[in-house]
Amino acid sequence: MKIQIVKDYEEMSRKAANIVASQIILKSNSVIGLATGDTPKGMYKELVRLYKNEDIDFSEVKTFNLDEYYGLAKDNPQSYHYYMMENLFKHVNIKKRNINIPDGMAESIEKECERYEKKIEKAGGIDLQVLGIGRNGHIGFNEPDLKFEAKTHLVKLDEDTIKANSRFFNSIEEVPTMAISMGIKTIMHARKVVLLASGREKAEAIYKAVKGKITPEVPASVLQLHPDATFIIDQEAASKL
Ligand SMILES: O=P(O)(O)OC[C@H]1O[C@](O)(CO)[C@@H](O)[C@@H]1O
Repeated sequence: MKIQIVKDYEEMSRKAANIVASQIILKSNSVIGLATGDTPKGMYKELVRLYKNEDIDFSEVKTFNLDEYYGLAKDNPQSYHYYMMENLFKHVNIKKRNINIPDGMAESIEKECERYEKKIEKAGGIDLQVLGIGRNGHIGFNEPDLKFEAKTHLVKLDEDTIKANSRFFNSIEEVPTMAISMGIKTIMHARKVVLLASGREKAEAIYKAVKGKITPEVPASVLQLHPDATFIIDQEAASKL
């Protein structure tokens, strides 16, 4: 696990965008795993800037998002489909057929999870996975105590996660209580992983993920075992290291 401590959110976003950009430049048909939440928004903004500057081309890139809320339609402004369209996809030349996000409205969740895993496999696996981290150490929506061997599956969200994500909704009651998420096993199969964290509220989770015991109670701690994982964290998120 490599740790890069940067000054602030802007530097974190630029560094992360450069890693994604260089992945795309070196392999135009890269398979990139993407995350949502507040953390990667700056990275997406920078990627859009690089695209508009004609530095990168998304025409052959395939993407797989980590997760989607269960029960939210694609056009719901709180869905991760909507988030990805707004923050990245509608601004770049990615082909619609190359965008993959779990379908939170699928009739059979079990089949949807299987389909998603198969599609990742068929694409040749994920070259580069971008991750954020929850305050409880979750990655994707893999909450503490979920087994490390999980693949894409339906997850029950923790109270803490529901509370943290209620800032994106009108009220806490509106926050879905379940989500479809790539599992830890899916994430660990990515050839390269980049985890981003910014702000003091992530310091404890970063400390446990980097210095703590490898345990499903801190899902991100499993990345200590990944052969090519880099944490790009700002000084506040690194303040407990
Ligand atoms: O970047 P944020 O908004 O702090 O979210 C952190 C993590 O929480 C999630 O949004 C899910 O709760 C993840 O997708 C993200 O990595």
